[in-house]
Amino acid sequence: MPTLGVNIDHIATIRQARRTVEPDPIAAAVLAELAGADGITAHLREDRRHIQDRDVRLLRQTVRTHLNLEMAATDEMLAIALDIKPDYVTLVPEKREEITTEGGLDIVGQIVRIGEIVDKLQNAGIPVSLFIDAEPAQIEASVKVQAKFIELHTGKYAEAKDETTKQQELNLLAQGCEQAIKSGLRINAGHGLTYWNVHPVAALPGMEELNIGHTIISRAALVGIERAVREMKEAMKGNG
Ligand SMILES: CC(=O)[C@@H](O)[C@H](O)COP(=O)(O)O
Ligand SMILES: NCC(=O)COP(=O)(O)O
Repeated sequence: MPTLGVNIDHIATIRQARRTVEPDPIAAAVLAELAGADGITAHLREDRRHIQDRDVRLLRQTVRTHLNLEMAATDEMLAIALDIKPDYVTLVPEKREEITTEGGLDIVGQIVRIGEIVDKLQNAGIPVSLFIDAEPAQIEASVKVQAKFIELHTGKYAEAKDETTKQQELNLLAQGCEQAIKSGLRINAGHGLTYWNVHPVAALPGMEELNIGHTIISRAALVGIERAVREMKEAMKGNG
């Protein structure tokens, strides 16, 4: 069974709605860990729409499980990651106008640039995960740049409008896992996973960690983050 990385971005979304100090993502991370989160994920976006630099610095000092910093492949974010030294970095695509991440990072089309960033981070002792679609060429390129992990983008699976499409997307994820395992890549997954669709992804071969945020924070708004995290751990086991 994979571990659970709780993405606390949208605790910060609520705070930033008033540009105030609450709710504090740091407090949310502590409570999530006490409830069984195996890791904390935070996405420091170039536009700082939710997580702030202050949050990432304090998370580094307070997270007791492991800290996954999601970031774009930019010089600014590279400098921040090298300074803060998260337990691992996940390189994700970013567009200012997007509501949320819209797809996987294109490794194939920028393999030199991504390779440079992966080298700098991993030479500093920070393992890198690449947030990619489960496409053979992207997986192959992830091997070429010597990333330690890939994180399979589960958005198309999560947004499937019918069971046939959902199963097709799950099959593509499973094929991606098989290719990654043969290539020596470690495997995470995330984006759009919910209490109702998470178990089949958790059951994929070689799956190490699921990074889940929006659905957990949405439930936390109603029942509290400790219960929301505990219930996600159960949902991952199929006890939804
Ligand atoms: C890469 C991914 O799917 C998420 O981890 C990312 O954080 C989504 O961006 P928002 O958190 O801004 O929705
Ligand atoms: N990388 C996926 C993540 O951290 C959380 O994505 P979501 O569950 O908020 O869609």
